[in-house]
Amino acid sequence: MRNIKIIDDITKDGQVTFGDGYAFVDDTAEADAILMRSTDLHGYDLPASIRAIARCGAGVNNIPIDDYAKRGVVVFNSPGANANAVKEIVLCMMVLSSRGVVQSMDWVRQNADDPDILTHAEHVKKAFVGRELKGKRVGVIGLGNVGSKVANACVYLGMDVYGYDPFISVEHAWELSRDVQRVGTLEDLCRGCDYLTLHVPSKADTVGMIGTDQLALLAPGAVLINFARETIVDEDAVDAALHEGRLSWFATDFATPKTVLMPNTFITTHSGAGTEEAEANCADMAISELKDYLENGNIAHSVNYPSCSMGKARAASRIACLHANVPNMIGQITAILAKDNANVQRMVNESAGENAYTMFDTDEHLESSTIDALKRISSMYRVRVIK
Ligand SMILES: NC(=O)C1=CN([C@@H]2O[C@H](COP(=O)(O)OP(=O)(O)OC[C@H]3O[C@@H](n4cnc5c(N)ncnc54)[C@H](O)[C@@H]3O)[C@@H](O)[C@H]2O)C=CC1
Ligand SMILES: O=C(O)C(=O)COP(=O)(O)O
Repeated sequence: MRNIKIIDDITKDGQVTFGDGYAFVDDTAEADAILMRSTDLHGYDLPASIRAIARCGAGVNNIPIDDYAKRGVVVFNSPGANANAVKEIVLCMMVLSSRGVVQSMDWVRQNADDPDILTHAEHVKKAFVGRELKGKRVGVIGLGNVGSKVANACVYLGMDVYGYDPFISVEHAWELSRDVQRVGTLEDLCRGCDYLTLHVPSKADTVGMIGTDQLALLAPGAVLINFARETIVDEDAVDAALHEGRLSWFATDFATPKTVLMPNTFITTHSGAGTEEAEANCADMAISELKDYLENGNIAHSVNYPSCSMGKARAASRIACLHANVPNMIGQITAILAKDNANVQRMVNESAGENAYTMFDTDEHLESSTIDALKRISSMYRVRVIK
């Protein structure tokens, strides 16, 4: 039996199914793996029993992934599984900030007891006249799963679309409409934008990337949309731009002590991924990643270890070694196996940044002294006997 600790509400109805051979536990120290969403694990006392964590969602700034890698804990996310949900709410924010929808609905509610409301509505409606998205310039920062979908949707809406992503993947470049114009600098992207929408992860080079200088380049009365992370924008700069009218609206998914006090804001409760479909997609992807890792040692969509697959564990034994990406690890591993006279059927070694993963099948079970010797290799973080 493998034990799973669930942190956060994974789905609205609480349904999470791993199938036979799995149990849910309350005590993390009894768990083999964690399934989670946005809880901040920095400072969390992670028990040694945990071998893997799957984040249902994209952003992993709430998880100390480098530290966990060095403890032999593989962290997964579910790339793209909630991207459509975010795309749709971003488009919604573009419309809300352009058409006086909310203000007009507020007026109707406030005048609900007016028997002549139909006539009076005709008189006030000019106060809610807005502008169309068609023909307006939009800048999209980050052209990954969410950003590429937002950019393409904006093309279909007839907008003049510009994108900035120095690290765009080949896959997302292929997905991008040819009408999305790619620019090489953040400044060129911001210049003259009527709408600016952010879709980058929170990391060292993106924290505070939208500040006074970038906002000054936008078209007068531009709209800023932040459904990425609160850290990406300099909140004081946004506040000043709203007060001075340089920004007409700020739509954000992050209710911080500062954003809630700003004028002309649409603020949601970190609800970008809040659809039944996105929750189900993320849970399905995260659960299958965890199961394949726990049962077979295979890694897909990890954010701190390389992808690696040897299919189902069918040989007598399968061993996985999580270690630093340094020279002579394979040499040391095979030397220890040779001492045990173990016959390796198949072996795979993959690396990603500072971390590497070596997995092999053998014809017979290894002696426990052999496993202990593998664990004693310097720079070895964890050795798993999967079978
Ligand atoms: N509000 C919400 O509920 C949600 C928020 N998010 C946030 O949006 C972010 C993006 O999500 P996805 O598109 O799914 O991630 P992704 O990983 O598919 O795309 C991120 C893109 O940002 C690009 N990028 C990285 N550093 C950059 C930089 N300095 N300048 C420009 N581009 C840069 C990457 O090359 C990549 O193409 C997540 O990391 C998360 O923080 C994602 C999903 C839901
Ligand atoms: O996927 C992401 O990065 C998100 O921000 C979604 O967060 P959530 O899973 O809704 O808490």
